[in-house]
Amino acid sequence: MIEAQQLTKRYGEKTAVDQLGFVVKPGTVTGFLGPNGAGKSTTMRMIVGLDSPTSGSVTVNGRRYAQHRAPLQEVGALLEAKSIHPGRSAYQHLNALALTHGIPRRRVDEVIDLAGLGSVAKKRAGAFSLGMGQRLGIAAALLGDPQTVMLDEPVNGLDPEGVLWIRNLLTGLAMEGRTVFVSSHLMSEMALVADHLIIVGRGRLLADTTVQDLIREAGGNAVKVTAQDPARLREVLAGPGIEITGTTGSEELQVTGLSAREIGLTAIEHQIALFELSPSTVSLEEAFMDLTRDAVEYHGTTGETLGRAA
Ligand SMILES: Nc1ncnc2c1ncn2[C@@H]1O[C@H](COP(=O)(O)OP(=O)(O)OP(=O)(O)O)[C@@H](O)[C@H]1O
Repeated sequence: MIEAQQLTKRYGEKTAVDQLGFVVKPGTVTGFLGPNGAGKSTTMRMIVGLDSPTSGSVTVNGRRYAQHRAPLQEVGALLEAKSIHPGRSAYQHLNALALTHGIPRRRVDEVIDLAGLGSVAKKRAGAFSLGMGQRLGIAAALLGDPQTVMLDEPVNGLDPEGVLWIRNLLTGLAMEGRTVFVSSHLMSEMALVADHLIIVGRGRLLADTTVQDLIREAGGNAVKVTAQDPARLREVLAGPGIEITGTTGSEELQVTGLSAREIGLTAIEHQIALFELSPSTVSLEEAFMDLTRDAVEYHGTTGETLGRAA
């Protein structure tokens, strides 16, 4: 379990992390999402003691990172891939880490296998591709068989097979009851692996929610219906908790509170012809963009964000 309370980090004038409070629970994958510069990496660095908070605190299983007797066995982290000596092989790198942390040598072989590095383990890490470096970083994070695993943008640079591997790995770790905390600026990626989401923007907490709830709150359960007699359809569908919108003169209605199946059955019961009946799930990406729109630091100069610079 990771717990942040009023966690704040300032670099001079810049507040990178602003009074952040959240809990990351075991047995589930928690996504840490936010646009570039939102403070995700800074938060993660503070979790593993690479940066100290200006104020507030963050603990792993009730203690600050530095207070753990065997931190590598407590929290495994991938923060910056390739932060390894380029002349060393993957095997030498992991072995040195294991030796200095009292981890048995057989665990090195295990994580090399787990990360799919078997065929390149003896090669110089300096010659590794970004994806291989990422796999090596993950192998190092898992070396101590930690209860808490934290990965900063783990799919960066991975090919489709690597991305799939990460997804399965994260879900598997959570199923073993571990605490899994993964950052990304891609909602689409997070939606596939995370159950819970902590969303930040400009260092502040924007949402602490589940993927399901985020879709629901974004109005993602609407059904689009096109009918020959929309006025009559409105009448027969109306009821408590049901919302129907549509413009006058248009055959199209948006219905929330009923499933496509319920609408279809009611329509046929009243002999109303339907031309279209489609559940329109708001994409999570849209929900995320809506939530973080005002918190984006670096806007591009094209599209609808033009002129919205911070
Ligand atoms: N050492 C530092 N000195 C000064 N400013 C910093 C430092 N580290 C981070 N920042 C600033 O703090 C803010 C948060 O940065 P951080 O890297 O934590 O964001 P992030 O959410 O991880 O972004 P990204 O998705 O781009 O990695 C940014 O504005 C960044 O420029």
